[in-house]
Amino acid sequence: MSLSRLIVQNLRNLLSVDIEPSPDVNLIFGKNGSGKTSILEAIHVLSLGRSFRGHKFKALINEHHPAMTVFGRVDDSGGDIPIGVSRSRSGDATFKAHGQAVGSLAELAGLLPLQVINADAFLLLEGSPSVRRQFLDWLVFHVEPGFFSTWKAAQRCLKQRNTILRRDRIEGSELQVWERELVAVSERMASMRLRAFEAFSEVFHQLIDEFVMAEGLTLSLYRGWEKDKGYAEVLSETLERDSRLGFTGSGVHRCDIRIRIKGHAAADVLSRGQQKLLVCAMKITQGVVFAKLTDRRCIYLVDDLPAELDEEHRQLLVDWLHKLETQVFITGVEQDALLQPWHQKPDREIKLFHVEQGKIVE
Ligand SMILES: Nc1ncnc2c1ncn2[C@@H]1O[C@H](COP(=O)(O)OP(=O)(O)OP(=O)(O)O)[C@@H](O)[C@H]1O
Repeated sequence: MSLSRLIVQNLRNLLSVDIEPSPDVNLIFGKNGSGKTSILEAIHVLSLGRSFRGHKFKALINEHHPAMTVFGRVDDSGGDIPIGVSRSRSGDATFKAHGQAVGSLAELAGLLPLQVINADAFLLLEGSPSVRRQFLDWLVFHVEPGFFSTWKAAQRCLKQRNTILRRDRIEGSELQVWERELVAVSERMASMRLRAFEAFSEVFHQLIDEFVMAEGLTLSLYRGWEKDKGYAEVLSETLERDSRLGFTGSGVHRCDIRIRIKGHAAADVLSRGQQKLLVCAMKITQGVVFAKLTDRRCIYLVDDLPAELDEEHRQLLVDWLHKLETQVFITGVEQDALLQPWHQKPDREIKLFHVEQGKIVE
């Protein structure tokens, strides 16, 4: 799967961009502030309706224009799929695929699966559990067809339970109805997450054997409640505390991946560079597992590759990306530094794009 055409209008400083990316490797270089990251953001908008730099889409719209548009063509085994997103300052949004409005953003995400590697990547280790939960759910969403609807059902049940908990008098029968449904969807969601996590762990441990620093590294999945208890039991045990606090303290909304090295949180032990490398390994693993389980490839957006990685590890990351045989978009300031790790890979079609003040030239 690859993006064969990208047209961007009025996104940040990109007023009018029209490129035909390589299905393999796309290297984007230019000075600071020229618009390199904005190109990656445009691809992200096409997949998820928003940027990876925060949720405020208005900041994405060029300051002199009322709306922005991104259009792309995706080459997949199912054929050539046109997709488009436009958003206006007044809040109007249009998401289209195959020439028709899409029912939900999940549909777009399914058409254009993406992984982003950028300066925020280390948040996967240092950030809150929600960052790791989203990371895992990306894989679960793409490999477990019923996950999205189960996730939505769990959100709805949790919201209902919390509303009941906040009432002065709790109606037992109403609570029971919602709890029964909550338990069913939560157990289903936890099994889906566990299956994806196990597939992830297996590949991850093979991949990180290439690092010295991985000695003693363990990954474990916390599903959101105690290991040896059913969720129904946990809900009944915590009812009093939950009703005092007015929300459900345990459940799938508390799921986390615990990443530890010899018993310590990885973020407390590893250097910044090592953290970035570990996160790169996790992101590459996602692509490997995704390919293995779906027979499709996801696209990689790598913003400013050289930052914080030494030459040897930059090469390692490029080798992994190369082995994945996936489409990649990589930005950097220096053309030579971007090209250098790809010199040994003559079998890949490399396209080089120069960005200057929002204009892009192949
Ligand atoms: N809404 C907007 N309207 C117009 N221009 C904007 C808007 N938002 C950001 N910009 C400008 O667009 C440019 C986009 O920068 P971008 O982050 O894509 O650059 P970059 O080439 O990735 O830079 P760096 O190498 O510093 O990361 C910047 O010059 C920024 O000031």
